[in-house]
Amino acid sequence: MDGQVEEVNGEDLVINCTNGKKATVNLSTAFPKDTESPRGGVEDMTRLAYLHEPGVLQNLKSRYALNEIYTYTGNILIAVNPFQRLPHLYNNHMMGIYKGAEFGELSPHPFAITDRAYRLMINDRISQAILVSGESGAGKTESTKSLMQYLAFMGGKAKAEGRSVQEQILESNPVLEAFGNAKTVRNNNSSRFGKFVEIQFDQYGKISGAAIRTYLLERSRVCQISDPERNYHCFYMLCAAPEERAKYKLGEAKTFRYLNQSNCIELNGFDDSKEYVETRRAMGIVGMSNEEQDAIFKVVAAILHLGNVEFGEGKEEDSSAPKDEKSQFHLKTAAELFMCDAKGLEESLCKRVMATRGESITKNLDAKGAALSRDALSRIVYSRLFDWLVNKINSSIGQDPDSKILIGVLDIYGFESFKTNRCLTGMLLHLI
Ligand SMILES: Nc1ncnc2c1ncn2[C@@H]1O[C@H](COP(=O)(O)OP(=O)(O)OP(=O)(O)O)[C@@H](O)[C@H]1O
Repeated sequence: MDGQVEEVNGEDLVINCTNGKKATVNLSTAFPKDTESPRGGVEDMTRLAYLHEPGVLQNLKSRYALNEIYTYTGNILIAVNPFQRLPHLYNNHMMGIYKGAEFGELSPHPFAITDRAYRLMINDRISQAILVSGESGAGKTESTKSLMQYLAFMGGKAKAEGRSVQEQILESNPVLEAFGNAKTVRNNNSSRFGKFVEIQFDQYGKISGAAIRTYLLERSRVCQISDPERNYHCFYMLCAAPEERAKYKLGEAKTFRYLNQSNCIELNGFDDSKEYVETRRAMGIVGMSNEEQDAIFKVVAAILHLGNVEFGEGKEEDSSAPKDEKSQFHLKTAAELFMCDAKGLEESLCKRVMATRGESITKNLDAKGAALSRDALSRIVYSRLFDWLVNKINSSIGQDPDSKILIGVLDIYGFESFKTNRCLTGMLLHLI
């Protein structure tokens, strides 16, 4: 609440608010305002006479009203999510303007932060790191993309043969997003993993290699989602691709238990079948052959089938078996896609083998236990698939063993506050 003090009654202040209302507040909850600060706010908040929370928020709000989404506090860039595309801010012309400009000379921008990191790295020969942090949906991933875009612009080499390193780094985004992003309550494209990208440079300041490290993929999402969230995008993309549906014996997304626990199947403004084609294109750019791409989607389809296997009572006491014909079909199809023996897969889900010293004991699992094994298998397979994808991207981009300088960008996934913690990964992440 913004206003002017009209009267002081002991500890209470009577405020004439700018919205025309009058309010009485306690002295301890009132903060002084710099009446001389410009109406449109200041570009660098260290220039504010009072650097308290209401002052900071007021400044960001005034700038946001003028479509100025970036503000500095010294060396730190604060980004306020515009929730609309602002392409004029991120084009080649803008990158050219920021190239080599003195920090603080131009309007606050991720390009200015990156330019500074790049110059420090080149001039002082010291590696730099940029940390992107904020709550879920704040715009970390979008900011990280513009940082990368600028680094590719500054350090990109002319294309020799095949795809350049910078192209591969930029194209790794849609691949990782397809397999590691999902719609959450707060963000339609929320990264459910942490990412640290190391961009390596040669002595001439050109990109010579890169490595992507990912952390703590939210595995629980593979088997458990709640309204109005979605599972990882790749599942819906595959179900929306007509040819693949026939190839992998898939049906509509809503027929799979791992997807239909939530009523949200389609996303506004997100065409899953188009995204599938885009993802395959990006996978090609980051060095995955057609056979590898098919194998990856085979695993995705197998997980969907596995999720539809239900268990009932088996022939022996406390044992279990696929519940009906439908479950038998999904189990058989999952085994085909995993390229393993269907009976072996069934046994591994319906029985537990305990290794003791010198011998192993096989114990039957009841239907509930078998369902837990099924979900555990789906989670582990999916997270291994994700790790495989990251390794593949890394080996295809390649690291430069001779590089002495690099810029690291850490995009660690955002905080969410729920009444109950929904998964162990989320809780651990907040503890870090
Ligand atoms: N600079 C921007 N320009 C345009 N849109 C933006 C910008 N920043 C964020 N957005 C919008 O906000 C959405 C959420 O942003 P983003 O995915 O970057 O958030 P995040 O902080 O990475 O969230 P999470 O931690 O959940 O992954 C984007 O999908 C995009 O629609």
